[in-house]
Amino acid sequence: MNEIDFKKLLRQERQNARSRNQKHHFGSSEAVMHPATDEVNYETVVSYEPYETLLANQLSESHRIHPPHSQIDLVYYTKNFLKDETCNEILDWLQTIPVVSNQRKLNEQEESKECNGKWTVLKHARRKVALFDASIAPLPPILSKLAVTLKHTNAFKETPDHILINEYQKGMGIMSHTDGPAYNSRTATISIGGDVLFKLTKRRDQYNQLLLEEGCDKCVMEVLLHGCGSLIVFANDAYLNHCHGIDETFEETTGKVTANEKEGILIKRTDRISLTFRCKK
Ligand SMILES: O=C(O)CCC(=O)C(=O)O
Ligand SMILES: [Fe+2]
Repeated sequence: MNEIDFKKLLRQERQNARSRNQKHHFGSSEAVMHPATDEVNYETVVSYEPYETLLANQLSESHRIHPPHSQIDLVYYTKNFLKDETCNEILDWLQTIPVVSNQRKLNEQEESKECNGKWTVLKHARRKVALFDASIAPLPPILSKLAVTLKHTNAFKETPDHILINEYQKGMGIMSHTDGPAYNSRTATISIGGDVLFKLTKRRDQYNQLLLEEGCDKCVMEVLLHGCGSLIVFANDAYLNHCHGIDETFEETTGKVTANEKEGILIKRTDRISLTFRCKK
């Protein structure tokens, strides 16, 4: 899979998605998702104190990473971003998100509204996603706090207003894609659960030609995303001229282009949650 706009990716993956209650696989195996409700009512509070993070100072040049012998403008990574207690708070809250129940046929606008703030199972990709768009409904307090924290720590200039939560079961991934032109060219992702390799490849244009140098179809940079509440931020060239994705595999090994760890580390996949923050244009 080459270049694919993230919105198209979601639409494609969501095409045949149907709501269904899922057993939640973090915490108790008996925990069942809350039944779908028509309305999601979140408190309308506009300002929150940021979370206290493990980041000693603000995100800065010292957190910048690039593969050996080359530069990609711009990727930041910090393994220790969220405290365990914050990760646990997020995991507990995730179990309270309702599941979408779109039995009737909806147009795109209705569907965005209907799905906002609810779990949707992407049938083709099998993973579960929940989208929170502040232009549709106020963000839940926990996400507002995280969004404020990201601004506070310099990950964004503005407070992000669009959050996508992906829930991956062991072995699942996300096909290589770009996050698309609907957002400012900056993405921040917090990871909780298992570790994965996040892979960046050079983008192709609509004629399937490499946009930049020749011979760069392969992965140009990998980042080991630790599931202990780590944070990756990518922007500019990394956002605009590269695709990113996560392989569908049960295990993988860090390689020569892994930017934040040495080569040869075996990663055995387990369940993982990611929270991806962006600013809508
Ligand atoms: O799960 C991840 O780390 C990546 C998610 C992602 O690329 C996206 O939501 O656009
Ligand atoms: Fe993405």
